[in-house]
Amino acid sequence: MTADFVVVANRLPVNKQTAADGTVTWTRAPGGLVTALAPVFDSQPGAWVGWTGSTDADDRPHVDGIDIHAVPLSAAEVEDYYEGFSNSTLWPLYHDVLVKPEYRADWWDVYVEVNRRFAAAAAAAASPGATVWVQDYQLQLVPAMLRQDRPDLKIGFFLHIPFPPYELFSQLPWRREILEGLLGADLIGFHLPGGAQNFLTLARRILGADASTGPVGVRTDFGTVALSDRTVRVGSFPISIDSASVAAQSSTDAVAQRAAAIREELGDPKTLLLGVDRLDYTKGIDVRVQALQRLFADGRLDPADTVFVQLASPSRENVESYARLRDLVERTVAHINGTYGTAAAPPIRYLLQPVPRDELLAYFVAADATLVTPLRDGMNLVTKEYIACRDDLGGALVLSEFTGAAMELSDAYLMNPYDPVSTDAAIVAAVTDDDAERRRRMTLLRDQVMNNDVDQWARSFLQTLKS
Ligand SMILES: Nc1ncnc2c1ncn2[C@@H]1O[C@H](COP(=O)(O)OP(=O)(O)O)[C@@H](O)[C@H]1O
Ligand SMILES: O=P(O)(O)OC[C@H]1O[C@H](O[C@H]2O[C@H](CO)[C@@H](O)[C@H](O)[C@H]2O)[C@H](O)[C@@H](O)[C@@H]1O
Repeated sequence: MTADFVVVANRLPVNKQTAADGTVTWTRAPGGLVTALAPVFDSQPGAWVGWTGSTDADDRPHVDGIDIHAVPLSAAEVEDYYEGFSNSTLWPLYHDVLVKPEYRADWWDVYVEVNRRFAAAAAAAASPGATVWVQDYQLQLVPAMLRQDRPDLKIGFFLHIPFPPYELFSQLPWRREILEGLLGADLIGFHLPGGAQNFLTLARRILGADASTGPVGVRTDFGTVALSDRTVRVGSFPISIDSASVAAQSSTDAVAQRAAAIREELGDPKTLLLGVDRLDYTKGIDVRVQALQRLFADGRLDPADTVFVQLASPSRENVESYARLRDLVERTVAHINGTYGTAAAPPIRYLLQPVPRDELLAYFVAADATLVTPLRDGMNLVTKEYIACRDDLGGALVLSEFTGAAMELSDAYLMNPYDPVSTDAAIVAAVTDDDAERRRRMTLLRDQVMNNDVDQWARSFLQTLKS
């Protein structure tokens, strides 16, 4: 069976559970893209092409409502395509070269090979004239490969991470191939206008393409790249969350009770600070713990009545730069607790495990401030989840200027993670400003998040693609 709408993403929206007797069940993974696209899948037959996240060749994932097409990856391909070219070359290159990207021809070859496999699977899944939406940096060659095979398709591409300027992108030995791969799409979407502008400049300077030079707006004023046979549009579509549903899930009595219990378990501190991230060097977890160390040292925060909870979820653990970050964070946390804590009350609580959704929402409801301090981040959905959970207008958001979210959320306590003075000042203001100021800011942040949800993101991209 083929479908009129096909999503192609590195990961499938499925979770695998294996019972004690070995029985395997698959469930639809909540949140993210799958929630955004639920209305599209409900209104027409839809397929999703992606990787299960494991190297078990026997996996046959299936869930209700979406036709799942699993793309198998061997252990060697996971090393070279996922951990290698995707996450040790492209990820650091696109995030301001925060760690040095490795440029290896053997990884590139496997990236090309795996992209070809995804493109073939998408071509097999798509009905004549179907819309195919390719997601993210792991699959930048898929649009051109797919177009070559299936010129009848409408092809969209969305990049979830930042798109770097010429000065960084041009380091890439395969820069032409990546740009040409993306130009196989009819519409290329970025979170921010700046990413779209960078792409247009690169198409002009590296490919000599006829790319527009005017400004790109948010969901409007699209840029263009005129090719010999067609025109590719380039735009900005900032992603969001399912705001109403997160708000509803977080305002139950059960979540309120759990939020109160969390504060009690932590010793009823005057100030509860929160961080929620994949353990990634882009997220600035080290920035925020080092800020707390300074604030405890100079007495601007009292470690006796402040608790900072960092919920970190393990990520890309076989990549060396991630292991180094883990070591740095864990040493700094231990140092702070050893220096400023007591045996009964360490000021930092650090969990390296994903927490269940309801528990996460209870932490958001409980926190006096959430610290979002990335050195670079495409969007940062944690920010929007926290805001959606605060219909009490409590809480405060400390937000790095280097996140995509900062463009829309200028009423947060903005900070420059490279500047300790700015970082410390934002944290102190967020916890010491009076309630009226904190509520004023949260009201404005909520207006933005509740009125711009993920459905709008998906609809605006797909309508532009079809128009
Ligand atoms: N420790 C954790 N436990 C549960 N969920 C987490 C944890 N850390 C992050 N998440 C979830 O993962 C998602 C992260 O999205 P985002 O902030 O956009 O960054 P990224 O996609 O780069 O990880 C959010 O939905 C967030 O709630
Ligand atoms: O699949 P993983 O390697 O485990 O990584 C998880 C995802 O991380 C990245 O997320 C980005 O997309 C978010 C939504 O647009 C955005 O808010 C965030 O700033 C980005 O970092 C990655 O782009 C995804 O492909 C990964 O699946």
